[in-house]
Amino acid sequence: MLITGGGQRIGLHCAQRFVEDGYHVTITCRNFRKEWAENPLEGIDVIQADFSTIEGIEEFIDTIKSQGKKFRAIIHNASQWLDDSEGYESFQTMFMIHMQAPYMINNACDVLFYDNGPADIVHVTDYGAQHGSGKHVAYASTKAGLENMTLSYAKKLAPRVKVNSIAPFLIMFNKWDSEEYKEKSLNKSVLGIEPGPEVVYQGVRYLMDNIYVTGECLNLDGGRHL
Ligand SMILES: NC(=O)C1=CN([C@@H]2O[C@H](COP(=O)(O)OP(=O)(O)OC[C@H]3O[C@@H](n4cnc5c(N)ncnc54)[C@H](OP(=O)(O)O)[C@@H]3O)[C@@H](O)[C@H]2O)C=CC1
Ligand SMILES: Nc1nc2c(c(=O)[nH]1)N=C([C@H](O)[C@@H](O)CO)CN2
Repeated sequence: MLITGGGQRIGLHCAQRFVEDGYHVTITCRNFRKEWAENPLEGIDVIQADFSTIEGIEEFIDTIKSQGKKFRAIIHNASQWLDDSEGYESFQTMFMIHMQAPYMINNACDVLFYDNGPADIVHVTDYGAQHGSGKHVAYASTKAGLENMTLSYAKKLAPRVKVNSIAPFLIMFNKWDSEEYKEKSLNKSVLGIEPGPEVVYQGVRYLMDNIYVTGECLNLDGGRHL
């Protein structure tokens, strides 16, 4: 398994769950965590990679090729959730991470998957890709671009590789979220819960294990759309 941005939160949870289920996992992160020196991530290789530049993406692709790594699936999880007050450069940054990196990695995928057997790409997008966002215009539009690439790569890589999206609404808060913000977010969906990262792992497993699903978007939104 390859999981980009797997050094924390949803990506790390999925990486550790895949290890529990018998997979070997490679994750990317920009910086190794200090705690990994004393408590290495069991069953998980870590590759340092920064997708904010083309050179950084190329360097990552060269690294995985040079290591001769082959994968069962590639999960494009890396992301920054920058709001529109963070300046115009943030659009470029999120374009690089949400679109340029998956584009370049997917275009190299012919040598990244096992030679035989099933192969999957999962793009982790966002509820906002289909619904927009008043405060995260750049974030939502770059996630929409990623979601559109699901359709293109599902056509381009079939039948060898299945390509799907997972579009979460609220999965897990950040430690800096206020109680007021949390309550407001919880009230936006009819189920009204913070489900936690396991629901994303369940979604990825469904998409990987189902041989007849490609070009689809699995919405994980607690009924936010209702
Ligand atoms: N949390 C939620 O409720 C929701 C999450 N999502 C989506 O789910 C996915 C996971 O969410 P979450 O775990 O909260 O994400 P986080 O924001 O916690 O982490 C995203 C990861 O992306 C990596 N990343 C950020 N910038 C770069 C970069 N320039 N180059 C390479 N990697 C980078 C970070 O790696 P590093 O270790 O280098 O910092 C980090 O580990 C994301 O795609 C997110 O958009 C969608 C809706 C809701
Ligand atoms: N890269 C990230 N993307 C998103 C995050 C996050 O923490 N990192 N969080 C959200 C919110 O949970 C939102 O869905 C509800 O408040 C969206 N994307």
